Amino acid sequence: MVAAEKIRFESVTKTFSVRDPKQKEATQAFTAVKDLDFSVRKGELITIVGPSGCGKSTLLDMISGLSSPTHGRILIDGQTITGPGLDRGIVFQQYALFPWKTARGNIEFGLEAKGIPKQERREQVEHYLALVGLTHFGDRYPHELSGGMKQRVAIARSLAFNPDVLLMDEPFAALDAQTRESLQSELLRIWQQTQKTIIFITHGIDEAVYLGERVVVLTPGPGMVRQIVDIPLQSRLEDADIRSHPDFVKARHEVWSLLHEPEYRGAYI
Ligand SMILES: Nc1ncnc2c1ncn2[C@@H]1O[C@H](COP(=O)(O)OP(=O)(O)OP(=O)(O)O)[C@@H](O)[C@H]1O
Repeated sequence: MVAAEKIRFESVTKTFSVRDPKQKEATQAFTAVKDLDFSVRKGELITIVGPSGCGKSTLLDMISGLSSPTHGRILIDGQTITGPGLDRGIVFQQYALFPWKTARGNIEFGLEAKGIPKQERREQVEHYLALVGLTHFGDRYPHELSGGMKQRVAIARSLAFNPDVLLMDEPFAALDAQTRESLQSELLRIWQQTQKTIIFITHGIDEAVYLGERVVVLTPGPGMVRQIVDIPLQSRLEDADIRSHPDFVKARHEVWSLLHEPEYRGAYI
């Protein structure tokens, strides 16, 4: 059975008004992303890669509802997005935790805002702390946690809102390679448990292939869909060295080759 469509991009274009370097006080239109047309299935984990400046964050801003397309539209469950909503959670590269709240307090914050009663809130906080493996660190403040732990709190906090869609903007980019790999597998485990629809933006080809059921490869700016690559890997979590598996190597090479085509020359990937 084919899963239902969750998110649809219909001819999505975003232009910004920028200063015209040739004419003082004049502006010109700058196209950040152009004619994006693709869908994300319900419960899918899809990754988006592309060179620096190709419009990945712009795209995420539009899905989150913080900005809107100049042309086209984005639909969730068939409804056009018109602004932010609790159905979408965001995890950024920087942890964005409240420094004056403990890990527990950070996770609880969203639940409080939703008006969930105290006892239920406590239970949910413990559930999400356990989900990200931080049961014993709930009383620590952000400055007492490692980078990886802070990011796990940020993920738990987003999940505590129970959004349908989790938007992740290079969430592991600031972490060392080993922590990044362990959080990647943790994210897969969480995704399998929660069945969320996840859009994950990354610069990393390995990360895109390891996490994504499909990888959307964008062109250098203006960002357009160059290709959507299927990643038919079955045993990401069971095989500790999946990155050495011939299927992984093949998929990685396919994405790498697209990002090294002549039109990407000079782009920072
Ligand atoms: N508010 C804005 N006004 C003008 N131009 C903008 C604005 N926001 C983004 N841009 C431009 O749009 C393009 C896409 O930016 P965006 O941040 O989406 O790229 P990105 O792919 O996320 O980059 P990176 O991988 O480096 O984070 C860039 O050229 C950027 O300068």
